[in-house]
Amino acid sequence: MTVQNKVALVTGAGQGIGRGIALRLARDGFSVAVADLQSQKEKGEAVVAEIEASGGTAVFIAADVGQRADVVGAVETATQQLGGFDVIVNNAGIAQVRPVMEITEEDLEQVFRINLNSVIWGIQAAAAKFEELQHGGRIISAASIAAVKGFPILGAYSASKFAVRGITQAAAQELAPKGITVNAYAPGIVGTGMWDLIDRELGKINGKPAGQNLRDNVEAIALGRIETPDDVAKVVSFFAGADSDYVTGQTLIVDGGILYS
Ligand SMILES: NC(=O)C1=CN([C@@H]2O[C@H](COP(=O)(O)OP(=O)(O)OC[C@H]3O[C@@H](n4cnc5c(N)ncnc54)[C@H](O)[C@@H]3O)[C@@H](O)[C@H]2O)C=CC1
Ligand SMILES: CC(=O)C(C)=O
Repeated sequence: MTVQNKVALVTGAGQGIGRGIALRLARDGFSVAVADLQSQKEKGEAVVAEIEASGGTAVFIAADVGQRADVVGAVETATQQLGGFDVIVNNAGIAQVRPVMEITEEDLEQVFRINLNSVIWGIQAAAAKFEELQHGGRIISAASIAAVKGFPILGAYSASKFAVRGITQAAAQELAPKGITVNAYAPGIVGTGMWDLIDRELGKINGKPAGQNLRDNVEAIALGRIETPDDVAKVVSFFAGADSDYVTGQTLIVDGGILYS
């Protein structure tokens, strides 16, 4: 599929899954706003350079997705700099490795602000922009297999991802009359910085050596290999493109065969 004159904004696109999505949407023909924290500027600009080297168009936008004003500002900047606005991918997120009995108020505030509130700000900012531009659009957000089954030691993280599924279903129904679809992707075990952190932090709790927690999880994957950002990006490409015109409110599991819906 190749699109023309369309703009997509991807949050958390300086590395990992977000980077994979930004590169894939650029290959699909989108002009891409690569959004990430100011501290990730160098990595974000490297993604922009990679897209430009392949003949695409991209800009880096610094934004903390936990701040509503930053998300609204990022959508506005993307529209001004890239000449339109068609797709938002609310991808940025953080892991939190903590037994339920040890979760603090600060932990909960942080994981929900970055994993859930950010998605709501993204939905609001994108839908308002689509309405201003007088066309529909696509809203796509990061869930997880932890949005379908609660994972031990990832309790608050799982709860925040279950909430992403909930808001996706609600927003899909509210925004359908405006020609906006709202969907989510639920990756499994993806080899990114996030899983490096989870492996390390789980190891501190269960004493397993470095890499063992990751290997244990990989054994549960039917397709027998760890997931790549590109595996996830293919699903996001589907949600961003014309072939998913009649799909909304869904959370699509892309995990190589861990959970079965
Ligand atoms: N890695 C995995 O196995 C899985 C990841 N996911 C989800 O996929 C998404 C991407 O994860 P990964 O690429 O693996 O993580 P990652 O840790 O490699 O990358 C996350 C990116 O988000 C950015 N980010 C974090 N907080 C931010 C904030 N407040 N504002 C703006 N950007 C921020 C980081 O700077 C980073 O570039 C997350 O929502 C994650 O929960 C879901 C299922 C599995
Ligand atoms: C990071 C994440 O979502 C899982 C399930 O590993």
